[in-house]
Amino acid sequence: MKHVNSFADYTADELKGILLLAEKIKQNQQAFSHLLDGKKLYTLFEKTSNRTYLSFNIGMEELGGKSYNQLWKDSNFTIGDLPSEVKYVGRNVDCIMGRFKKSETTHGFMDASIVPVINGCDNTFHPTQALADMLTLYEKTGHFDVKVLYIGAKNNTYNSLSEIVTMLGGKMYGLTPFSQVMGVGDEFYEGLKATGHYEELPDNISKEDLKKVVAEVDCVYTDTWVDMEFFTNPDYAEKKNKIIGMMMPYQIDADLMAGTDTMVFHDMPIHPGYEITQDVMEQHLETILDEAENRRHAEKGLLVYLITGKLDW
Ligand SMILES: NC(=O)NCCC[C@H](N)C(=O)O
Repeated sequence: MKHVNSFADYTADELKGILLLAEKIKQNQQAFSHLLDGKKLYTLFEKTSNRTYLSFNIGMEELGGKSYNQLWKDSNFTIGDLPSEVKYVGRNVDCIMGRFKKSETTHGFMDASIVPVINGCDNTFHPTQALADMLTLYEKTGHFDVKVLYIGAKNNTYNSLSEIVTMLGGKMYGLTPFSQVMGVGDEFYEGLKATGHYEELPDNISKEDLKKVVAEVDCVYTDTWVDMEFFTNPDYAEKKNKIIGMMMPYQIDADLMAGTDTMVFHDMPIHPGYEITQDVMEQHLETILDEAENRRHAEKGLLVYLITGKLDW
């Protein structure tokens, strides 16, 4: 039984296998519409969601399975012993997808669960977003060893994307002047650097040098500068304004992208006028929506693998 948190628990061949299976299911939806008949997925949210909620619930239905969704605030996880509650869930379903605020909760689920647990985005990793990003890059370039330049906050999305790009033999460039509080330390980034497939760009990189990297990569990627659990929190307002002030020079704008055919990716929700300008967002929206739709397709490949234990369907 496997959980899904850091891709370090997987091999590159396993990740490619999941993505190729996802692509096969996407191209032959009808042929796979009963593969998970009788199987059940529990989805649990401590944070807000659009894509994670829809993609997992509809994806499970499209495979013939059923899903049961609950909000953390309506659950009894807050008032009881976590391990025994998690074990109880496993008596009912074949897989759990949880979106929790802190990696400690994700680990609490993974340590106790008798069925696979998928991290649906905590403060450290966002593996299913990275699988969808890689599926989209594979569809658009025809290969897995892609080059990505991420400009934005160092966060959950960045960590998982960096893991998958480096593991599949591509090149990850990061320009991340601000770092969210996370459950990984310097050793995580040292490990990425040691692969030879990961490079952090200096905050004071010149526009000219940055544009050279933009022209070299397959895609420029950005994400919100402020994670969802803080976005509308009044106690965080002052910090949020500070982060915006610090990050504004790193906005993805038309000047940065000028003269290239480099794609722009965003995991959504988008905040035009902050991490990306309105015009660049509009110009690349179809690609971004392909990426968002691929959450469902990538997760279908993953669910089949986790629940059946097989990739060669
Ligand atoms: N598509 C998504 O699932 N988006 C997640 C947003 C990630 C962002 N770093 C956040 O934690 O709010």
